[in-house]
Amino acid sequence: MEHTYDVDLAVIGSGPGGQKAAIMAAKLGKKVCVIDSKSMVGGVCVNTGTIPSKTLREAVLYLTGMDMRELYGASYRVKEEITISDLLARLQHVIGRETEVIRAQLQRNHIELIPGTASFLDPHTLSVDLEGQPSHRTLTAGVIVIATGTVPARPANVKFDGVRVLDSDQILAVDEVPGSMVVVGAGVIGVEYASMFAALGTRVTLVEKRDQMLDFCDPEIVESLKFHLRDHTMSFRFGEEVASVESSGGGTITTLASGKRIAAEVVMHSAGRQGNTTALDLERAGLEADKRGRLSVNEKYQTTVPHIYAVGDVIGFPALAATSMDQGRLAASHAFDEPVRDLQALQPIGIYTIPEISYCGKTEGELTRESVPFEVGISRYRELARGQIIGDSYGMLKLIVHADTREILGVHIFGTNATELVHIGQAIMGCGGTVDYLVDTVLNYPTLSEAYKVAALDVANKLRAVARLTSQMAAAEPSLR
Ligand SMILES: Cc1cc2nc3c(=O)[nH]c(=O)nc-3n(C[C@H](O)[C@H](O)[C@H](O)COP(=O)(O)OP(=O)(O)OC[C@H]3O[C@@H](n4cnc5c(N)ncnc54)[C@H](O)[C@@H]3O)c2cc1C
Ligand SMILES: NC(=O)c1ccc[n+]([C@@H]2O[C@H](COP(=O)([O-])OP(=O)(O)OC[C@H]3O[C@@H](n4cnc5c(N)ncnc54)[C@H](O)[C@@H]3O)[C@@H](O)[C@H]2O)c1
Repeated sequence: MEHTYDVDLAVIGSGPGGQKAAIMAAKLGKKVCVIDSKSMVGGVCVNTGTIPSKTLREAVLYLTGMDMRELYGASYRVKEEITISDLLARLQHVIGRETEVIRAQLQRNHIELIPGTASFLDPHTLSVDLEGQPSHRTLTAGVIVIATGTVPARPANVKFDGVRVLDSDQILAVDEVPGSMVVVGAGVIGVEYASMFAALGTRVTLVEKRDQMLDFCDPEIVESLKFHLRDHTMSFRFGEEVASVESSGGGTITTLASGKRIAAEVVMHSAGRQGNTTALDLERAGLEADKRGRLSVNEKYQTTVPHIYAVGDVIGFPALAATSMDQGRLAASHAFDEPVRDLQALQPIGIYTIPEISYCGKTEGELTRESVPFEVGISRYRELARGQIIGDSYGMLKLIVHADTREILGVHIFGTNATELVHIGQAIMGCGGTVDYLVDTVLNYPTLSEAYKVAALDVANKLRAVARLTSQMAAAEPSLR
């Protein structure tokens, strides 16, 4: 017997994963609703995470005049005293516009946006705690997508007060640009915010329990970033765990397990996030989250209850906005029998530090461990005409190429536009392209894309040198033939 549900698909959470699941289902002619709190339309992505942090970064770059200092001198500033309201003005504008775009997209696809918090009553029934009303709404759905994202981890030894000791969702609520700051956790969030505050002139101490930061990136590029951050008076405390964080009206004290104590005006705690599943009453749906609040799914994004899918940060790695969107689209397609292809395995990583980092493919370390023979080509922005024009003398692009097949295996970029430029390498790699494609291709001049050509020629020169010497040696020593 066919069941009749109030909606074909109910999506819990309006972040990137939830939005795309909802729109895909609506495009397939399904009746869809999305549930989220009014103040969180667009999710963590638009309201507290990706978009605010990236907008803050642009505001910092513009107002500090940092990008222009190589051209106009070290004292160049657009504004002498940068206040939090200078920074927040741009933020509110972008968040407001982004939220409007999302609301309009949902509306024109006839998706109902229900303001409130959802929890399960049974595997097909949700209760929505309606915002601003004392009532609940109960609704049934044939398919449910959980896209509830994450919340910052808040360990008990850190006394969060929302004023001086903040998590990364609260950091934009500081009332002034702090003179000094401790950032706990050198994950992507910690390093991005640390670099922005350092650029604003805050004396930042970055504390990380591992011996290194961003250890998944190319070590040479991480070294370049550290050099820049030190130049902005940032100090690093690697291999140090935080034992406690306390605050008073006057400031904060961060005590490390090694016994060191660091005083600062503000502490931002960014040591991981956990799945936002506590309000869902998962057990009523027959589901269970792991100890970090995350749900496990199969390759079609189905939980252990097949008509309940989970996408986005709530399922863990890689926890990125772009991946979450595609997971949502794929989950809805699977649920409503729309044939789709799996995602390409090759995905870029973009880290919006100042300066920014981006890469795609393998690192030298990984390839060495896999015993893959490779050659490396490097291009430095300071040798590109565009690098001179924009005043970026530190940027670099590294191309890693298979020494025998000449396929491009990795591209690693540091400097202006790295997060955009990486897609050129990604596209060539995705099509199985070799370094010769770049050697034989004419690129616009003067551009930063030219870095690809320069690095490709560098690789080609090195490979030619090896080939020549090998054949000379073979000619001189017949036994090598
Ligand atoms: C500071 C920061 C910077 C980031 N920068 C980047 C970046 O530069 N690039 C990038 O790709 N990614 C970045 N990310 C990660 C990116 O924001 C996430 O990958 C993305 O937002 C995850 O999307 P999602 O679909 O899981 O939902 P989220 O955006 O996490 O949103 C989840 C939504 O679910 C809602 N919700 C939760 N529980 C319920 C409930 N019971 N009922 C109703 N609604 C509920 C919440 O209110 C929220 O709106 C960043 C994250 C942070 C924190
Ligand atoms: N540009 C981007 O793509 C971007 C930007 C920001 C966030 N994100 C996403 O958000 C996710 C969460 O980021 P995150 O930085 O919060 O998490 P994370 O888990 O990657 O980093 C947390 C860091 O804190 C350290 N740490 C934990 N406890 C500590 C302690 N007591 N003392 C000192 N250090 C400690 C950990 O070793 C780790 O390096 C990332 O995985 C990423 O996918 C992406």
